[in-house]
Amino acid sequence: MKHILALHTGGTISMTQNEAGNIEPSAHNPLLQTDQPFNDEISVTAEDFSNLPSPHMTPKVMLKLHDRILKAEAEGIDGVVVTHGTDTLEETAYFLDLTLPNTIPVVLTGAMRSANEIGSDGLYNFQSAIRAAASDEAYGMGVLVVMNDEVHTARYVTKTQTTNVATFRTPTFGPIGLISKGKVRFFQKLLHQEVCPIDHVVDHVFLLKAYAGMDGEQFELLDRPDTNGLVIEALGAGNLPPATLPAIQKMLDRHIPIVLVSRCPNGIAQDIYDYEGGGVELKKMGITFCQGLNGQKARIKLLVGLSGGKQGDELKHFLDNAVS
Ligand SMILES: NC(=O)C[C@H](N)C(=O)O
Repeated sequence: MKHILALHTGGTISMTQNEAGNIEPSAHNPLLQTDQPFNDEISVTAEDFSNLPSPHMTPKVMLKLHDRILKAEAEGIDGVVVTHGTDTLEETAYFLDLTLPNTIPVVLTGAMRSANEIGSDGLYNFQSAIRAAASDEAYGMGVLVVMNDEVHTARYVTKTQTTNVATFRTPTFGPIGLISKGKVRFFQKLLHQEVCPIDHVVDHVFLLKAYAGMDGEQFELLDRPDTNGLVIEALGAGNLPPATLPAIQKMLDRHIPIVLVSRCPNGIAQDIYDYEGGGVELKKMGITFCQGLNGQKARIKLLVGLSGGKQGDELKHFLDNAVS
């Protein structure tokens, strides 16, 4: 018998639709009122960890969740399922992936339709996530996201559609497993990733998106004494408009770590183009290219690395090492 701990954090999966047709947090979590049909194979203990719509989630709450999961592991739990709002689910999942020791399966799930809507996907996804967390194959796979019959890695999954139940996708690399009629099957292995233990989280780590005609104005606003780091979602393969460069150089001169990813949903950022503002110049300036992550994930990775005390070359290596 596998013992699974379910930690409910809130989100649409714990919400209901009101008479006006709007979705709101429910005073009584609908997931806690439902018995799970796992016979004697799996036992589930559930806790109302929080009742947060996921836009209210913060790195400080993510750290508390991390602490609770470590405690569960010490108590002998075989796997953990975290239910979460889908808007920031990928950020919490990746935070846990980077900071937990990867010894028991940890699976995040959510829903796109609340508990009393027709075709509600919450209970179904919850049950699939429990099955994945209880699967022997889930060991050593890092933190997983189970939604809509697919298993994704926390590292690369992202929300791609505002309301569709098939919203969670892994651009470029694809899902690593499928759930079909209650059976979990994995067909890819996880590549190695460094785990970074932390006991606090730093703040003032920012994220900016590049656009045609961008200049240095927003970079100047973020060039503050308390700024700890910046992620830029750059253009295409990893390029920026030339007018941004002087302000970026000033931040780099003050040793503010600057990390670059692409704003394209597919592919990786690289130093390919050799023109003003091209990737070759950006890399020479000292910007760190973070391969394979989207902007919000790279921000979590920078925040975790800084919170773990990494700096200089160690921080750079931690960040540019996403796909190896
Ligand atoms: N589907 C959802 O869970 C979206 C909701 N706004 C949340 O993230 O809390």
